[in-house]
Amino acid sequence: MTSALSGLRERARKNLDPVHYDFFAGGAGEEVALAENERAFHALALLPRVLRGAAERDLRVTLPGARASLPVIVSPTAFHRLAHPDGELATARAVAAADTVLVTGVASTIAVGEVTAAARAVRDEASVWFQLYLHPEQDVTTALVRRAERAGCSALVVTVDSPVFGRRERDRRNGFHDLPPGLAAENMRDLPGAAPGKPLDIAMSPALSWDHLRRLRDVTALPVVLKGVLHPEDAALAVTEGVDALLVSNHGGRQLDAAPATVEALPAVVSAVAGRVPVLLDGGVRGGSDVAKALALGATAVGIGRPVLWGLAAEGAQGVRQVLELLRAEFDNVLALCGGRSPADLTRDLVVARATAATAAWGTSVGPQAVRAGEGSMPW
Ligand SMILES: Cc1cc2nc3c(=O)[nH]c(=O)nc-3n(C[C@H](O)[C@H](O)[C@H](O)COP(=O)(O)O)c2cc1C
Ligand SMILES: O=C(O)C(=O)c1ccccc1
Repeated sequence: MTSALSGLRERARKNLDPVHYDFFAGGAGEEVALAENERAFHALALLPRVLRGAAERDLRVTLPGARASLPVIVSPTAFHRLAHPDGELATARAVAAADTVLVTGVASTIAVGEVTAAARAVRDEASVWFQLYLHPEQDVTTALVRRAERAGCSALVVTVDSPVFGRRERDRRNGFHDLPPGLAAENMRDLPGAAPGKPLDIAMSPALSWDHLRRLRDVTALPVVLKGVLHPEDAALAVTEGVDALLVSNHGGRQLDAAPATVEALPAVVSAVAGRVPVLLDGGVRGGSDVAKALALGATAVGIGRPVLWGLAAEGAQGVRQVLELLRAEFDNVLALCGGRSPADLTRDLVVARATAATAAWGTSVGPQAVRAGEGSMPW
C-alpha cells in the first residue's frame, strides 16, 4: 500500500470508534484470506513491454449497464454512516465525480433512491448498481429489486458467498452486533413481513440455490452480476444460467477464511468463462499495479472495498475522491510503464510469478522460468 493510502487509513483509524474501525478492517477467522488478498498481488510481477508507441492512454471500460472512466469500481460495503455523517451520500457524490460505478446495497444507511439522486446531482449519467442477497422469500427479493429499479440502478449485484455470516473475531470480541441508535439498513424498511418502522433483518440463507437466482431473473430485466464466485465450475454454471457478469470475490476475507486470494482464483474463472461475460475481481486491490495485474489476468475491472471506507472516514466525499484519483493516476502510470495504451493491452503474458526465496537461491533458472510461466499454465 502506498503511503498516500496508508495515510488515509491512519486518519480513518483516528476518526473512527475503534469498534467500528475493527468492523471495517477485520476479516473472518484468523484473517488469513484478508492478508492473502494483498500478499498474492505482491507475489506477482509485471513484465513490461517497450517501444510500443503508445502515446496516449484511454482508461475507459464498458460494463453491464455502465461505462466507467477507469477500470476501478466501488464494491458494496455496509454502513457508511459509521464512517462519516454523510455516509453513502458522500460516497455517491465522489464516485459520480470520478465517473465510475458505485455498488450500493441492502446494507446502506441511506435509502437507495437518495443515493442515486446524490450521484445524479453530480453527473446526469452516473451509474449506480444495487447489491442484494437473495432472500428465501421471493416477495422480499422482488420488493428490493423494484426499489432498485425505481431508484434508477442499472444492474443488480447478487452476493452469493454468504449462505451464512462469516465468524468475525474482532466483532465478537468487541461485542459489535447492532448499529447505534439512529442508524439502520434503510433499504430493508417497508418490505413484506417487516413491522412498521422497523427494517427487516438482512437475510442470509444456506438453502438458496440456482432456482432462487432464476426466480430473480424472472422478475427483472436488469443485468445481473454474480458476486462471490471462486470455483471455476460455478463460473461456468453461472454463465449457463445467463448471468451478465461475474465478480470474483472472497468478500474481502470476511466469509470463508480458508478461501484463496482472489487474484489466485481469477485465472481459472477467466478460463472457465472463456470470454462469454465480463469477469470482475475485488479483494486486496490497493494500488495501480494491482489493477493492472488483475486486468492482465483477464478481469475487465476491479472493485475496491476498504480503501473507500478509509477515504470516507478520513475526510468524507473528498477522501473517497482522493482514493479514486490516486488509483487512476497510479494505474495510468503502470499502464504507460508496461507500454500499453488501453486496458485491453494488458495481456496474460505480462504477468509472472515473482521468484520465491527458494528458486532465487537456486540461481539461474529464475529468469527463463519466470518468462515461460506467462505462456502456459498458471505460474503459482
Ligand atoms: C466493512 C465491509 C462491509 C461489507 N459489506 C458488504 C455487503 O454488504 N455486501 C457485499 O456483497 N459485500 C460486502 N463487503 C465486501 C466488499 O464488497 C468487497 O468484496 C471487499 O471489501 C473487497 O475487498 P477489499 O476491502 O480488500 O477491497 C464488505 C466489506 C467490508 C470491508
Ligand atoms: O460486513 C459484511 O461483510 C457484510 O457483508 C454485511 C452484510 C450485511 C450487514 C452487515 C454487513
